[in-house]
Amino acid sequence: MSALAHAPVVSVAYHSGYGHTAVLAEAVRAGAAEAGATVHLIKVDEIDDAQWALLDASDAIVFGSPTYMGTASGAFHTFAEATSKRWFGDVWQDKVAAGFTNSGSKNGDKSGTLGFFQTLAAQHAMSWVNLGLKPGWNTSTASEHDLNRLGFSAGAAAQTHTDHGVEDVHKADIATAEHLGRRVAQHARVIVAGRAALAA
Ligand SMILES: Cc1cc2nc3c(=O)[nH]c(=O)nc-3n(C[C@H](O)[C@H](O)[C@H](O)COP(=O)(O)O)c2cc1C
Repeated sequence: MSALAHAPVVSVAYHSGYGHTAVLAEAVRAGAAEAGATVHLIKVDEIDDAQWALLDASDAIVFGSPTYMGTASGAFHTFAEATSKRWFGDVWQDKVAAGFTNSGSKNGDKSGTLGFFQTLAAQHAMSWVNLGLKPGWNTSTASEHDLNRLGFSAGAAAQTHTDHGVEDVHKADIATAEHLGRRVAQHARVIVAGRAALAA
């Protein structure tokens, strides 16, 4: 790697109404950190100017939200609308993007949330990184403890019963979110190193 390349900076920009999605955010953070990234966890419903600056300076932004009514939460949508200030100036262009969500039902229309994240990333001309895992738990010998047990491709998807606490977020879903964090950090590292090499 060129001496000019820095450790990739990954921000996790998320909302969690009742704490379940926050568990996944922490898992993405852990995975990205394990892969060598500097990671910032940012609650989008409390975001301040310094955190907006952290997002602007990040190599990758991972979007996270519970699925409410088949899409991201209202708080996340408020944040997404506020990113239009970045859109005007192409501030987030070519950053790596990815996403994760939790919902109460196994399917729960989580694709609506992940699809919204993909569109948001595309509007900013970011580069979407998918989950990169084959679906788990889909043969007679498979198990609910498989990575990507819910079989989503666009991002990390989790399911937690709505009457269960944050301690019951499924271990396989946490491991799947950790995988996404590692994958995002690895992609960001390649891009950071490539830019440094081109600039050298
Ligand atoms: C307003 C609202 C809408 C919801 N809509 C859905 C939904 O469309 N699909 C689903 O499976 N669960 C739905 N749920 C359940 C949430 O997805 C679940 O409680 C949430 O993911 C928990 O994550 P959190 O603790 O991070 O908020 C909804 C919950 C609320 C409060």
